[in-house]
Amino acid sequence: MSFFSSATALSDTQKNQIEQLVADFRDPTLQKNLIELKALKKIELGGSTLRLELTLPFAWNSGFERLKTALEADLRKISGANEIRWQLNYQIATLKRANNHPAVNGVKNIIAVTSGKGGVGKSTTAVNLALALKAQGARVGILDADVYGPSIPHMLGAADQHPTSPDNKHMVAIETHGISANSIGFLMPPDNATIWRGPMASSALSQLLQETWWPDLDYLVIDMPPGTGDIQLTLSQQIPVTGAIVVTTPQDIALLDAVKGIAMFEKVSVPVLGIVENMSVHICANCGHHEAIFGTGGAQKVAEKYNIAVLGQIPLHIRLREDLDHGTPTVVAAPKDEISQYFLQLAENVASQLYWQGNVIPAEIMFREVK
Ligand SMILES: Nc1ncnc2c1ncn2[C@@H]1O[C@H](COP(=O)(O)OP(=O)(O)OP(=O)(O)O)[C@@H](O)[C@H]1O
Repeated sequence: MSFFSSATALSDTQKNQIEQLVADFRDPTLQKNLIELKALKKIELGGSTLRLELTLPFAWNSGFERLKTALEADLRKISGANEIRWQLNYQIATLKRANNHPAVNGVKNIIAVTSGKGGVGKSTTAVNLALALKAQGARVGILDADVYGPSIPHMLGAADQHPTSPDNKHMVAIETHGISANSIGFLMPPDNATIWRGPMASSALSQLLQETWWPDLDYLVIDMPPGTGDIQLTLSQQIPVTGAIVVTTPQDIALLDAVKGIAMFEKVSVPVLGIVENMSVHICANCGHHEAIFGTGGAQKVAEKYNIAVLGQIPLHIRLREDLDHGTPTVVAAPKDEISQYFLQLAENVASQLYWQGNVIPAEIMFREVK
């Protein structure tokens, strides 16, 4: 029996065939098929146009493109339509937060981007991930919690901006490249932040998170301070995180620090979504040659040992640094570039893993149409 409510010119057999076709679509982001996920909401034939409408609980624009490509020819054959019109809506799920913390106003899910040590490309990953999640169809914010080196304002080309405070209590997030951002770096000169010590830094960060007027966000990416010391531990306990990501490089020493990071999150009951291996291969800007200058397979081994996923592998490429220095991250500056594809893939893995690993909080579901 079909669950479609509206009358169409399709026969039951055609509808069942289409439903089966959609059910048979396989994708790495789908742990249940689209019918089991109740994603297919409408199917209608009007004249020679077949309309299909889907609603997904996580950001899925790339998967949607793969679906269209895979099914179009068969859909035409089954329905006899000349044209297929697709619509994707999002009803992005709010997932259970670590330690049952209350939500931050307006924010559905918080993704903490962390690293066991400094300089592995955590901020680079956080900024490009946030922009890639937006490109995947979500409403996204980024909070720069790296008090010791707040680099996000510069990376987003917004270093001269300052949040306003209409009520003298809250700050309005800065809007840049289509995402909302806040950072200690917007509030004080960069040198001042480095003198902050543990308790002062963590209370300032909690304040920054809670007292920012975030617009409605599906995902807030937090660029955490590097390391596994007291401040990181306190923050991980205080922040209502949905899931943490550990950024590492393939080198042994960075991997050892990544293991410490994973252990820290386990200790404070914050779910680790997986590892991102940055600088996994060097791509030569002149000839495009790929070279694994820091070795291979390390992140995979750590991931297997701790039973977590490798969410993405980001190449070392001069363009990534140059675009950040110019304030237009590569995902925005060159969305079709090979480098951006790595981040888009990372974003779809993060969004889907977050959903499949989490527990939906039903009361917080809100409906929104995006296409
Ligand atoms: N994959 C990459 N390709 C090219 N440059 C990179 C890559 N990853 C990081 N970088 C560059 O390396 C430098 C350090 O990166 P980033 O600031 O992201 O590190 P971090 O881990 O956040 O550092 P910290 O934790 O100490 O703040 C930056 O100049 C950045 O542009």
